Amino acid sequence: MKEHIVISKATIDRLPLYFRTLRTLQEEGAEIISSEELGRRIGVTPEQIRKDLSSFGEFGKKGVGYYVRELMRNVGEILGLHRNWNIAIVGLGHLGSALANYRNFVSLGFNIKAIFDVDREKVGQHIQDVEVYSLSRLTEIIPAKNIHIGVITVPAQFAQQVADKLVAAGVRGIWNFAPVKLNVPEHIRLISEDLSVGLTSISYYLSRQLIDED
Ligand SMILES: NC(=O)c1ccc[n+]([C@@H]2O[C@H](COP(=O)([O-])OP(=O)(O)OC[C@H]3O[C@@H](n4cnc5c(N)ncnc54)[C@H](O)[C@@H]3O)[C@@H](O)[C@H]2O)c1
Repeated sequence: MKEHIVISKATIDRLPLYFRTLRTLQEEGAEIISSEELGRRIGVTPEQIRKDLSSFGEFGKKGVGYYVRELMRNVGEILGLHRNWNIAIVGLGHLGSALANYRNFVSLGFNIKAIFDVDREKVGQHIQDVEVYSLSRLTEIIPAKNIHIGVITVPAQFAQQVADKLVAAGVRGIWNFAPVKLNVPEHIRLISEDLSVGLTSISYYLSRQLIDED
């Protein structure tokens, strides 16, 4: 793999799509795929695929295409998916439960190792064999279970204090679903999701259409 190259965020954002598509292809039994077909499946041009992948090294064979299994392994390694990350979910409500029950994370190499909540009724329960601990045990459990990534699914007003606890306990990444801007030290990789952005965007385009039809 080439070292010290700055990869654009757009390329990095496309890699999970490549990985998912290659995995589907592998499950379908495909051994080789042309960049045209791969591009059609992902929804990008073959030139874009060649450009994206060329940032990381030489993949594929001219006139033949890409070897599915090999490319999937390479893209997986670029994404760090071969490392098996341990994750913890904080807040076992509607969203936290949905994420805790979502099995696809495991197949990507993300292992949910602990769940935390403040609700006494939930503490001690198991979700798919993963124990729910009291939030008061977070500082002890995160290092003990070698947890790298914390997922925040608590109400917005508690999200910053949960983030601070996760950082102090030693996580290196935070996946935040609470609708609030979190402050974390620079060495922490923070990704915040907002599902309402997608819906609001649809609303915007639908309203435009309705205005045009009026
Ligand atoms: N990003 C999105 O698109 C999206 C979508 C849905 C919900 N959300 C957000 O996710 C969060 C959870 O939503 P929900 O619908 O699952 O809420 P919920 O009320 O169903 O669940 C919240 C859970 O957090 C627990 N909790 C409260 N304070 C806590 C703390 N300090 N530490 C640990 N656990 C604590 C509660 O006991 C409860 O189990 C909210 O911030 C919500 O706005 C985001």
